[in-house]
Amino acid sequence: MDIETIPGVGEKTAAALSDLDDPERALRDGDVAALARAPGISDGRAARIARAAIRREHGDPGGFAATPRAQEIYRDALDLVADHAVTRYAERRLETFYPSPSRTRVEEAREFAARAMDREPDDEIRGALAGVEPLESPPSVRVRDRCLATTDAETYARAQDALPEVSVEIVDDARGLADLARGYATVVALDDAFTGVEVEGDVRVEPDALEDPATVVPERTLAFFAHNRNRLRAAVEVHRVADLDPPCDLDALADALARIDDDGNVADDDRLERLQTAVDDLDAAVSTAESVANDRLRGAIEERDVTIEGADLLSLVEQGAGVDSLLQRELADEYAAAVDDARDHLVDALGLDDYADMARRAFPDQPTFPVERDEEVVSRLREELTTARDRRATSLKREVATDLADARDDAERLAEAALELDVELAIARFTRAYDATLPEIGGEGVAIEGGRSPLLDVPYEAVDPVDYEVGGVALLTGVNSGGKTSVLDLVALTVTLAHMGLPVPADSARVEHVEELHYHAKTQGTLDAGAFESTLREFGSLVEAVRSGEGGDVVVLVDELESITEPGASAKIMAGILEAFDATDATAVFVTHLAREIRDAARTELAVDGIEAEGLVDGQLVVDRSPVKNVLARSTPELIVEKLADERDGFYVELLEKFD
Ligand SMILES: Nc1ncnc2c1ncn2[C@@H]1O[C@H](COP(=O)(O)OP(=O)(O)OP(=O)(O)O)[C@@H](O)[C@H]1O
Repeated sequence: MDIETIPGVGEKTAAALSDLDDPERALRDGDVAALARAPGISDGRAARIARAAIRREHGDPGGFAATPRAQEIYRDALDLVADHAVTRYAERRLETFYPSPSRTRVEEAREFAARAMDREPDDEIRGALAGVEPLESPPSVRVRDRCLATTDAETYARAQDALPEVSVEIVDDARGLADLARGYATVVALDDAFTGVEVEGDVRVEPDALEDPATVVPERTLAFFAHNRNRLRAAVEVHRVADLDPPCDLDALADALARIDDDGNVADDDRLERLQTAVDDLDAAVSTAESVANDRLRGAIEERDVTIEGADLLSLVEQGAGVDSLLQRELADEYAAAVDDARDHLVDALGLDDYADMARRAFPDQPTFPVERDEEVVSRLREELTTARDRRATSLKREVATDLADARDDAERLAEAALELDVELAIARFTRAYDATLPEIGGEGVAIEGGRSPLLDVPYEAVDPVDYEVGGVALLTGVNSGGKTSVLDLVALTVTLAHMGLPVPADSARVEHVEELHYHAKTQGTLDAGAFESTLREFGSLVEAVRSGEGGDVVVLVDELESITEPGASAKIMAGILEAFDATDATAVFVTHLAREIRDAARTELAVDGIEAEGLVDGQLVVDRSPVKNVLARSTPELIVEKLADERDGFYVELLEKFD
């Protein structure tokens, strides 16, 4: 897919998208989360780009929601579904569902929705989904205990490219290699020429190392899994509880994940733990061993009477020897025992049999008081323990990384499948929350049975189901607050959801495939001359487009257009617009309180539907919310006059006659 050919994607955005691992896939799958990872691309922009890619694929010119109110209804529809998503990914992904004039797009979305509606949402899956997020690339790692070595400048450059995590060094010969081996736990020589060369330390000759970076730097593989550990564990859990068909062995992946910690270290190895503790505690253990020996020696000295012959004393004084050498001579056995104590303590504290000999050498045979470590031996011991720890860590990392090396793609697919499940479950939950059904697409106009608008300002349980069918042009009349606007909202929501390929909140529905929805909300009060003119122009253009067939089939919903100007003029204007629509295939519903006047002004017979008030009970209207065909419903004033006329003869009866 040529990214730049997507409408709205310019050179800059295309460059940002090409930074992604696989922008084509992200665009093809509508993966909004992946697109939003491109530099400078916000979530909202990512959703627009994904929609644009879908539109291009279906040759969809866009523009379905043709008015601000129609766009509001689309946002509302989207929110109704997205409210049921658990993950942010699903919320964003749902934004790729939009009302489309393209039949193939609607069909594609309907297939997805039909599958989704069959899903059984349950709380356990919901809980597991809470931890799933799209996988991320980890921050780059730096490995300091290993280096690569070569004599060749070209290999040097290739190595730097292939393995930026480690240092690459140029060496002249085996001596250079030996120097490096003193500074690094492991040296990987890249030149064949070094094969068979004997060098002290962990020096490996691996001319193919650059082809298989994971063996040299298992940290690269592990960093990915460590960084995404919790997301992957959640994705594994989702697969288990939802019984999804996994792309890999879940137990093996879970086991491998359990072996690494958040930093990508292998966490479950006893030997590594001991080596680590030994390195960490070495200084403290040596100090304690010294104290043990000195306490013992001090006690022994305190308890002893030292007798010295005069000749000996003289000779010692003549040699300039201090009292300590006298003690050494006299307390040789106690010294030996104290040093033994120190050695035993250190060996015990380190808990590593293979380092016992060296640990013992940390306290020299030569008696001194106080007993002191041999600093040189201790620092060699520290070095050896550190190297052994690093080697052990690396070999374990290599082991786990080998298990995980080929699992990255599967891991990505695992997370994606869990996230996609959330998209489907959001649709499934929306379906259940509103008893929604997938509408039939086709026929003329719109037919809704048992429609309940979730956009109403009453709790959903209190919404009265509405039946309404309209094909062609109709006026919708009724008492104040009877539910006329709510019927328009319900029709608009049904048409919008149907063209998003999603289920609608109704027992059943049929929606004609149309290219545009024009929904004009009621204006607040009379418009000034300028605004009136521009509204008229808007309707003029719409009428002309519908007449010429340019805009394709449309649904037009208009709420009390009469409020734009004085009643006499608006009745004539509405009559003219409706006459024009009547001669086309457009479906149009105009809510009005001027149905009589419009009918009188129109040259064609206009259908009138009415929301009837069944009467007034305690000053409250009792209303059947479903519009009735061919009924010009009585208005609220008419109802009140009728009530007064019922109560007494005379003026009110005369007044009532005016309504006939
Ligand atoms: N189907 C329904 N179920 C329950 N309540 C409803 C339903 N339809 C409308 N209502 C209630 O009636 C109120 C008025 O509805 P709506 O605004 O649609 O009436 P209207 O006929 O357009 O009024 P007006 O003529 O004053 O513009 C709504 O705010 C809602 O509380």
